[in-house]
Amino acid sequence: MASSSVLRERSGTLHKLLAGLIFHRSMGGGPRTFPGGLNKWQYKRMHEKMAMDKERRLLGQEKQIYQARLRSEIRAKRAGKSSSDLADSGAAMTSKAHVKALADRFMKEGAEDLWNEDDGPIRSRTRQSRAVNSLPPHDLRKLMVGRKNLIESQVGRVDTFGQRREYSTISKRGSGMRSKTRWRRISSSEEDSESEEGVKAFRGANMGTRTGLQMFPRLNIANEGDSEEESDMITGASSRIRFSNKAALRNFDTKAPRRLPKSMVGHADLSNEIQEIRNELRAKKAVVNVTTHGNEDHETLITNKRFADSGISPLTIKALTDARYIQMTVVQDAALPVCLDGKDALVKAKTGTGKSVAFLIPAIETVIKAMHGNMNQRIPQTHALILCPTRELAIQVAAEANVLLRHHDGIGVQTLIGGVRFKMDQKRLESNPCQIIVATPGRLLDHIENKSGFSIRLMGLKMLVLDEADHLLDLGFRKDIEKIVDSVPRQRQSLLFSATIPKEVRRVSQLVLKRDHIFVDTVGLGGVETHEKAGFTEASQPDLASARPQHVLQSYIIAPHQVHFHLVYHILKEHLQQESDYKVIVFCTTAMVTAFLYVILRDLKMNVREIHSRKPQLYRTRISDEFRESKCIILVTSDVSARGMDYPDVTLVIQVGIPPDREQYIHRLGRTGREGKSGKGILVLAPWEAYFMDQIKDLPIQKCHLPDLDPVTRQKVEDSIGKVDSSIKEGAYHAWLGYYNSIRDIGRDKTTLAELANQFCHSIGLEETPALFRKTALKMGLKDIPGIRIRK
Ligand SMILES: Nc1ncnc2c1ncn2[C@@H]1O[C@H](COP(=O)(O)OP(=O)(O)OP(=O)(O)O)[C@@H](O)[C@H]1O
Repeated sequence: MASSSVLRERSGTLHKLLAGLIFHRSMGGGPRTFPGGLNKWQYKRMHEKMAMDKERRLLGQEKQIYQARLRSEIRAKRAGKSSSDLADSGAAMTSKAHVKALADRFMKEGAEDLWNEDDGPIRSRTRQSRAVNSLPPHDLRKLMVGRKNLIESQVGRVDTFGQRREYSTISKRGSGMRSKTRWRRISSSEEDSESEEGVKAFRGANMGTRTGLQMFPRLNIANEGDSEEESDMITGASSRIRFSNKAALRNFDTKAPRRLPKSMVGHADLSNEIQEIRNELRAKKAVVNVTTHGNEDHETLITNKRFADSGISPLTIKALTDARYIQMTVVQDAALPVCLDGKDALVKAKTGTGKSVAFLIPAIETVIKAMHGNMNQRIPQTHALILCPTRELAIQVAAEANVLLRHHDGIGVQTLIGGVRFKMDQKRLESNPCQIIVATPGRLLDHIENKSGFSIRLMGLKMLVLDEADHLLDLGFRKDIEKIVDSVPRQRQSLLFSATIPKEVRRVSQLVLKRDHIFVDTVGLGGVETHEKAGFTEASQPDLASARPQHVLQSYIIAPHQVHFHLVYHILKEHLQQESDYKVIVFCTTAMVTAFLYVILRDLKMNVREIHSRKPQLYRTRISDEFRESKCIILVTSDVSARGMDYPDVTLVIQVGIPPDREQYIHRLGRTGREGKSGKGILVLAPWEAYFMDQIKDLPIQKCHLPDLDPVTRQKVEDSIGKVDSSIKEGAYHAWLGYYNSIRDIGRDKTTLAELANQFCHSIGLEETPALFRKTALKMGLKDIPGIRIRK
């Protein structure tokens, strides 16, 4: 009896396990571990590598056959046969057709930008336009022809290399973004630069690696000058003989006589040709996979395109009209056609230009479609999932979604964010079924891992959006994102949005996006990622906070730690005098430094609020709402408010200390100058932090002189510092040390860092350096460092 119940229990467990496994597979995630103890990503990468090896082998074989084909053609020509005779006489195809077939087979469109190590946001405009407008396209034949011509021009036999073709590319948006190609002749001299890159590419091409030929898009084979190229190709082939493997030539192999001395072959450098191919790739990338829209500024932020003409549902249009969104912003105009078309997209647009609406409209349209598809779902399904890096941002995005859903009865949106009781989330999910979830990654994962019914909800997911995508794909979040992606269906549309998309992020974006995704870039290669306008005339030095802003006026000031807080007070006082409706955000490096500055400014009788991670969520939400709605207010905050927060009419952003990176500087600054309005940004750095300016030197930021701090101001700030509780000061010191210790490119050894921390310590009014726990010091690598005290 007992044994049969045990058996039943065991078989029940087995069933559950199997069901779990089947369920997990149907969710698109597959098992969590794979043969050899690999995780999904390692397994995926292993397979990618195997596929690459296979492609490489195939390409090698094709090349050998191709060379054999060329040889047999040469033989046929010598024997007086034409290539058509050759084809008739049993050979499968001419060498020309073979090249075409090769190109078709190995040079498919779409994959190249994921593998191109040269992509990324920061490229000069001239370079891009040169790539698009003045460089010729290539085909595999030209590779051979060019090689042969180079050799021949050196031996003085044929003089055709000096002539090349140029093309111009016409981007046709809305029709699959294909390009048309036109040709004209130009001199080769334009194309002779950057041969080193070309050599690299050639290596890739010959080795068949991903950076080489196989990642090229389908190449254009023009008809013009075919006969000339054909004969070129034949001679060119002879110079390739040394690459061929005779064993693989089978019946085609006859020992071919050497046509050129070895020394001559050695000169046959293909780097120029390869460089041209690279440039063509870039040019194509700019029009095929990337839609670039020129720098928008104040005047051109709103386009002429109306939402009403974009084919979105009338109820959404009605809600948009209620919210006074009639015409699209640049990013909406650029991204909506792509997103509404169901394509995966990576979208880059400056801060405050309306990205949220650009992804919310497609999300809502997706939900409407999905709901039509299955009306009788027993378990409520979530069709759109939006991930945000911070809780405040998730709340804001959900609020914006509610605005757009105003007339859509039956479509709901919920937030799942940390700091709220888990049980509350569950209750809300049960009582208010929602098709759109806006979540922070940690809390969402909690639900996925700890609430079995939750994963079933996600089975109906059609769209995944990552707002502030570069931050979410950062190391800090990446593991969570990988797990979340594992838990949602593979058949989905994914959209990534951000104002900054560094090179590395572009590469890892394939964790989420399909390979053939579209990159919508409204900043443009080499464009400035912040809203422009240094705003000062060359002759005049900007006077802190007094210059009249034209859009976003950026300046920085170098001052010793000892006067940072005095300086902030001084800047605020000046700004308050100038702006009757001021609204200021002051960013500090850490939560505890934020708390410290808040106490000082409050003591100095300023209308100040604080938001940082040490505050309870309810408090944070209340302050965030208050700041959004108020005027004449100052918010002191850590990076929890740096990204995405849409506080209207912020007149000034002050950043005290170095931001974690260039991107964060841009996002923090982006809290002002939104919707094309004016604003100012001031970065306050200690002298040793000035190295950071190198990271943002391409932005329109100007150095500002250190203003005279009058003794009264100094004394007032000193007095306020004196009143701050020592526990806050100690916390600020620890946090400061932790923050700077974690910045990779700080370029300071630990002893120097400890010295700098001591300087900071004095600037906040601590006489003695607070001690660290031994364990903390060990973790931070600060044990036995002079200047670091360890708690006994
Ligand atoms: N078509 C439109 N017409 C008028 N106002 C708009 C339109 N689209 C968006 N806005 C407004 O523009 C402001 C900025 O929008 P949003 O917060 O989406 O910017 P963002 O690009 O996401 O900024 P960030 O990069 O900081 O996240 C919001 O106040 C929004 O209401």
